[in-house]
Amino acid sequence: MAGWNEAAVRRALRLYFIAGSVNCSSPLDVLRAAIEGGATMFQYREKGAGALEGKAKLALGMQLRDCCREAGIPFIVNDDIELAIALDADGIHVGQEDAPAGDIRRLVGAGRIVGVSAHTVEEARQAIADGADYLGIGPIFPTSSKDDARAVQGTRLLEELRNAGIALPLVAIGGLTADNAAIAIRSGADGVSVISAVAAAPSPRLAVRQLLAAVASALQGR
Ligand SMILES: C=C1C=NC(C(F)(F)F)=NC1=N
Repeated sequence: MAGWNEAAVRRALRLYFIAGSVNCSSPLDVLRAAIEGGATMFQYREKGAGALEGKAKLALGMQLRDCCREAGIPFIVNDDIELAIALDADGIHVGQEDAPAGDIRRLVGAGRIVGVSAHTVEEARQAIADGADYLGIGPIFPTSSKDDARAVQGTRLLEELRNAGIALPLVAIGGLTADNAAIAIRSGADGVSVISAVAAAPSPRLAVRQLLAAVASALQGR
């Protein structure tokens, strides 16, 4: 994928599905259904009890990457920089406990997407200075997908960042559903990232469609 400009990243963040083998028995089937529903970006996050490692992690990553490539949506790897490079991923997402975004940028080069989780204005400013292409802001609402999530912060940080004039693409994360997505968009998020709202849905395709409709209508109203 050629270099990702800011507008392309902003657009891709509308419905950012995140999953790994811990979140669903068949990540590939759920990813296919999410893409049918209109998912605009995917993050392979292989973390938590029972997460795959080594060759199995790489093999699943290759399948998920090929699925994203066929659909033309960005394929992002969470945390694991070696895996991101081995898979020729479109980008990588790192948290505050991972390597600084500046080091990541030097490793992956200018043409790939670097996403960073930020929980405060200081963390956001540092990530931007380090060359982040987007920030993951949350948890906005209580989340069931991450056992070591930070304190629920509502839309406070989203509003603070936008009021401070930060224009970088921002994606909301944490407990987002079709019913509350508009709140995050109205507060300045360019999209929502979800794990269980899609991975645990009876119909992931329908869940994505409903989420995307909520995001799209809230974006129009902004
Ligand atoms: C912990 C995380 C926080 N935010 C995001 C994203 F939505 F991609 F920004 N991904 C993560 N894995």
